[in-house]
Amino acid sequence: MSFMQQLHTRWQSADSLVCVGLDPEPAKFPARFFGRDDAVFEFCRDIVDATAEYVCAFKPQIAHFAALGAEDALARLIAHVHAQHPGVPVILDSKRGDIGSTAQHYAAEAFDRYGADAVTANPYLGRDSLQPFLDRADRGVIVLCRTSNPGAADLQDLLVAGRPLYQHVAEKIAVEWDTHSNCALVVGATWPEQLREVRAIVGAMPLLVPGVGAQGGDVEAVVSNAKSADGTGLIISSSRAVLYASNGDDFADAAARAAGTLRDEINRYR
Ligand SMILES: O=C(O)c1cc(=O)[nH]c(=O)n1[C@@H]1O[C@H](COP(=O)(O)O)[C@@H](O)[C@H]1O
Repeated sequence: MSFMQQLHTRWQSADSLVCVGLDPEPAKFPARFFGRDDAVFEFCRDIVDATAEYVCAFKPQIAHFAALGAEDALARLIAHVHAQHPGVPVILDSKRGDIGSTAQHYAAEAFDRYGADAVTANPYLGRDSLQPFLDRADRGVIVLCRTSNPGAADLQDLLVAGRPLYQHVAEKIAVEWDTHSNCALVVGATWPEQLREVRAIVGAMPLLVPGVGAQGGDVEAVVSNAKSADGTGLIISSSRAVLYASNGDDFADAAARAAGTLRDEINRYR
């Protein structure tokens, strides 16, 4: 099943728009993981198993693994999700983008090496830089549009032909680049007005929305401004607020409660 089919099926079957981001930081792990060779995999696996029933997707962030030399843990974690929680798509957050000949290798990294169902990508180098991702019709390509961070406005809001650049990105992807209907866009939860504007441009296209939880995005504003006509259309992602809800022995239960509470809050406004 393609990423888009999996996502739509999972939105319905789990009745959830929540994505749990997997951003391991060993210093924040519960004491029981200290000194364990496989701590990164074991911690993330326990979080995945505890929260899977509440999510429409998982999103491991590649730098959090690569900086630790834990690429092998990332590969095993994605395989674990596929084996133990079939139907839950994995979005590899790697924000890639390079000239086409190099981008081919980034696409192979995400989809063949790691087996991700979707990947985040940076559109700044233009269409040919994303073509190797776009060509994989069964995988998702989630393109940065209006990011959640404070500096998002520096470039993404620059006016081009009278409209902010991020709106051009939204329109380009929706109208020209999404020939296989496998694209989605990243818009931060910290920008509810921009979410509304992007939704108006892209119709039912899924939006990956990081920035609730630790970054303070407002769930009600996100959902009411950016849900699609059928009350779905969103992959609302939270990492630290779920992963590190407790650093005691109850960390997995606390993560499950945080994910379940976020799901319920989102569903109140759909
Ligand atoms: O592509 C992303 O996932 C992303 C885009 C964006 O605009 N803002 C953003 O925070 N992210 C990622 O989403 C995660 C947010 O983590 P928390 O703030 O802990 O929920 C991090 O892994 C970021 O790299």
